[in-house]
Order: sequence, then structure tokens, then C-alpha cells
Amino acid sequence: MGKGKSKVVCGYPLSIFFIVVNEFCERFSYYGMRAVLVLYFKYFLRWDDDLATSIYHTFVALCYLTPILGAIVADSWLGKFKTIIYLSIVYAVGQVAMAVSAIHDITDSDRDGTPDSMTFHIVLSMVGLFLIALGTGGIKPCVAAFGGDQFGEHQDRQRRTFFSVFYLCINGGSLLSTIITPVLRAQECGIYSKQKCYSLAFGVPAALMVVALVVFIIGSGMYYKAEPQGNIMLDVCKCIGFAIKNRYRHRSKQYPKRQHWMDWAEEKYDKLLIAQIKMVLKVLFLYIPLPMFWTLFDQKGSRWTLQATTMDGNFGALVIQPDQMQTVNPILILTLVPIMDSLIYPLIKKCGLNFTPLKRMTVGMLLAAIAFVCAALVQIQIDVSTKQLLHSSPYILSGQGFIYFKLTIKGKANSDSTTVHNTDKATFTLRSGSQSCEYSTNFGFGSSYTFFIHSTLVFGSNCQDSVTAVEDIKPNSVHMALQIPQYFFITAGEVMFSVTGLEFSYSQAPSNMKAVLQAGWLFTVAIGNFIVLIVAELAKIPKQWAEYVLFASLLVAVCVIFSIMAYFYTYIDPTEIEAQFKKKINEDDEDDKSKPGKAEVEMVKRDSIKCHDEYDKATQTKM
Ligand SMILES: N[C@@H](Cc1ccccc1)C(=O)N[C@@H](Cc1ccccc1)C(=O)O
Repeated sequence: MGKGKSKVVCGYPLSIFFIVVNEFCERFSYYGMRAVLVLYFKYFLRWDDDLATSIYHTFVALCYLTPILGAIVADSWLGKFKTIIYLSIVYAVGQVAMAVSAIHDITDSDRDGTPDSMTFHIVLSMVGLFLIALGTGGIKPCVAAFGGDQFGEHQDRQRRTFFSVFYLCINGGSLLSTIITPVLRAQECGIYSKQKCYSLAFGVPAALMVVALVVFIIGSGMYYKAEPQGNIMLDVCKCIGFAIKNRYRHRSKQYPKRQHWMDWAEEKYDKLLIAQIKMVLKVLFLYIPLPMFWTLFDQKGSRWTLQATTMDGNFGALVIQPDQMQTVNPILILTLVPIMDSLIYPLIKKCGLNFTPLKRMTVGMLLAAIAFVCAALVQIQIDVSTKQLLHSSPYILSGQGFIYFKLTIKGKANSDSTTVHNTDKATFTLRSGSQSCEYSTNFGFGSSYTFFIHSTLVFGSNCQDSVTAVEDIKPNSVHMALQIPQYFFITAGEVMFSVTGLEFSYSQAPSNMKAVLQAGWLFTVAIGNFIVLIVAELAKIPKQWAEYVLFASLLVAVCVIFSIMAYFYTYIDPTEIEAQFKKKINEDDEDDKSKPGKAEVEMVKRDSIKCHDEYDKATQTKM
């Protein structure tokens, strides 16, 4: 049975339906907006590449820092339900602000198609982004934990399935939106003049966020809503501070040692709180090596996309843009999660292997390292077939009797006047006054040509013989399909690492700190992104393949450390520990009433021993 007032369907509380639909819409909103954000900065706000990239990464980092704020508010003050509602409103307002900021007509008083007051658009979009970061980050740890809360104590299997379905919804939403919003952006719209429709590309995610909120509110009557238990974070900080101070005060050898340094808080703090803090600290300690996984994972959007720009994206009927390769990730997630859950994990279990969450996460890290080895091999392949500069323009300038122009065949979505996109064949019209002729030829993806137009050119229907095309840069010859193995391994790693870690963070957290541990998990993502920025700045490795190998080796090293830490980790059942503590505390209260006058110091010792026994009993399983 679930915990709320919800009906149960096939063993699952109906309330989780509203939570997963909410997540689907919210992730559509977030990833959809993110997909066109850099282009909005560059082409609407007219920022240069560097400013656009920095603001983009700052925004993403902020989205993974704000979960801490949301978790504190939820666990100590408003509870998860109200926090999700209030922050979703903030989030939707932010998305609407973004959509409004992208309406060029608002400040286009001279009706020339460009905004007259860029300050208005910049300020509104920055306010919008800040609200979105607050909203998306703030609700992120609450929604996952709130979903987990809907399950009863003996519904571990159902809760695990919920986290998998939750992950599928994230990827379903993000896949759809990363396909749809770029298409919306490419439309033209406007009142006075037609421009690229960023307002629609932001408006649809805004609408989806409103839908997410409405769906969540509709489920309201069915949810189990755990009450917040006071300012728990403040209590935790004070308790840790007291333990450290007290330990320092009793550093002399005359004082007997205690089992755990947190036990030095026993004189002043509730033993249940101390036990809960021990649980959280154990998990947080285990999180230390995790950012390295995200450091590799998040390079899909940067290094791997750049790698794709040097590859051939022609898939016959379909020409894939370098940035579109990223959709391979959610597509693979949608395939791999069900395969893992219904085939691979049960098969491993049948073989008698205990594939615990921490073992899965270790394997996930190794798979990510393999993905980077694959990326390095692809890079070597690209380098071998490196484009050579066959001719250079100054040489051409010294030629006689020619006029020339250069043409670059790009795989990117931006354009300049002599850039042709993703085409095998292009036709040019050469004009002189009223006379013209056509020249057409085949081009390779990523190539660059200089065209010599003979001064003897005679205009007619065909000027094929009067133009000579010289290949400056060879076309990309390594096919983008070669990136699929690296995407496969990183996504398989993500399924093992991220889906498992999400559930692990929930199951190992004490009842009053579920959202806080979810936020801790997301904080590892923020640190991972930060490492990408630092490494990109500091390690200027000339060979890209070597950088990939460096990242793979670093992750393997971190993985070894993590597996040692995981080996010594003992799984706990927080609900059981908390129940036993509460029972003991009640018993002791009864005892105290019947035996007045016992020395306080003796009580502390006795309680401490009992509590350790309870804690030890509930922490038996290793890695
Ligand atoms: N696989 C990603 C979603 C994605 C979609 C399109 C391009 C890239 C990624 C995913 O499932 N994300 C989850 C979990 C996550 C992963 C990385 C960092 C933070 C969270 C999400 O909640 O967005």
C-alpha cells in the first residue's frame, strides 16, 4: 500500500501518475528553453560567442546550486508539496518573462525589425533566467523525493521502478522539446516585421510549465504530504558544531574515546538527530568522488558537439546537425532503461550476483571512461584524415585573369553569405548586368573551396567550363555515426550511475532530510560542471584525443577510490533506525520516571551504548 489517500493501481499509488506527468512537462520546459538559449543570446541579444557561452554555463551551474535552497525550504519550513507549488509559479513567471523578452516588436518603434532598446530585452531575460534557475533547481530535489515519499515502507521494488519511470519521463520530455523548440525558433513571426520566432520557442516551454503546475495541483488530494520538521538544517549545523567543539574541549587522553566523533554531541543533542546526521554524513562522504562522472558526462554538449562539427553528418535522407547528435542520449535512455530494468538486472540477479546500487554506480563510471576512450579513437581517426590546406588565398591573388570567391560548407546552424549548409550539390548564378549563367557542383560536408572565374567568361545558359573549383579544405570524411558507440557507453553509464544514484540518495536519507540529500546529489553535478570549466581553462592539451584519454584515466582513478569507499559503506534502513531510536527513547523516558536520581553521566554512557547497538543492527549490508 502507498502512504497517501491515493487509489492503488497495479500496486502503485495513482498519485505518482501526476508526479511523473509533472516531471515530463517540467523537463520539456527546461530542456526546450535551454536548447535555443545560446542562439537567442547570439542572434537576438547580439552577444559575442564568449559572452553567450559564459552566461549559458553560469545559468546551468545556478540551476544545480539552487536545489540546496529548495531542499532547505522544503525539509525545514514549507514541506515538499508547497515548495513545489510556490517555486513552480516562480519558474512559470520566469519562462513567461523569457518569452516576452524575445518579442522584438515591443521596443521596435522604428519598425526596422530590430529592438531599439536592447537594455529592456537583456534585463527582462536575465530576470527570467534567474527565476527559472530558482524554480527549476528549487523544485528538482523536492519532486524526486516527493515521488519517493508516496511509497510505503515495504514498497522498495515499486519505488525503484518509479525512479526508472521518472527518468524515462525526464528523457521523453527533453527529447521532444529539443526537437520541437529549434523548429519553432526557425519560424518567422512578428507584428511589424517578421523575425526568427524566439518568443514562440520560449512561449511553448512556458505553457508546458503552466501545464506541469496544473497537473501537479490536480493530484493534490491524493498525495502523501510529509510534514516539515522545523529548521532541520540549522539544527544539523549546530549539532555538528557542538560535536567538534566538545571533542576539542575533551582532547586530553584522560577522556575515553567515543565510537564516532559525532557522539561528542550527545551531551546536548537528541540521539536520534545524531544518528540521522551520521547517516547523511556517510552518504555525503561517498559523494566526494562523484563530480568526476559529471565532468565527463556534461562534455556531450561541448567537446563532443565540437567533435561532431568536424564529421560528416550526411545520413542519406537525413542530414544531422552537430548539435542534434545530443538527442541520441535521450533516445538511448528511453531504450536502455527498460532493457536494464526488465532484462539485464533480473538476469544478473538470476546468476546469483548481488548487483548492489554502489556496484552499479561503479560500473556506470567505468562505462563513462570507456565512452571517452571511444571518443579518443574517433578523434584519432579524424586527425588521420585531417583536412589539409591545399591552397591559400594569397596564392590566388597573384593569379592572373581570374576573379575568385571562397565558399565554406558548414554543418552549423549559423550563416554568412558564402556558407552553404549540408548540401551535396549547390548551384550559383553569376550575373553581370542583365546577363547571367549558372554553375553547379557537388560539395562535401565541412569542405572549403575557392572558385576561379575565368576572365574570358561568356554568359550563356551554362558557365560550367568558365569556373574552376579548387578544394582548399577537404570534406569531413569521418562519419558522425562513429560517435554512436561513445554515446552508447556514456548513456549506459548514465543509466547505471544516475538512475541508481537518484534512488540511492533517497533510500539512504533519514526521513527529514530526503530533499537535502537529493540536493547534495545535484550539487555533485554543479561541481562536475565547474571542473569542466577549470580543466578547459587550465589544461591546454594540444591533442584533443589526449585530453579525452586524460579524462578517461582520471575517471578510472576516481572510480577505484570510489569502489574502495563503497566497499566500506554499509547500507542502512533509515526508517528502521529511526523507529528503533524512537522506541528506545520512549522506553528510557519510562525508565527515568521509575528510577529518579540516577547520575546523568551514567545515563549518557548507557544510552550511547544502546544507540550504537541499534545503529549497528540496522547497518549490516556492505557494498
Ligand atoms: N539524459 C539527461 C537528459 C538530456 C536530454 C538531452 C540532452 C542531454 C541530456 C537526463 O536524464 N537528465 C536528468 C538527470 C540529470 C543528468 C545530468 C545532470 C543533472 C541531472 C535530468 O534531471 O535532467
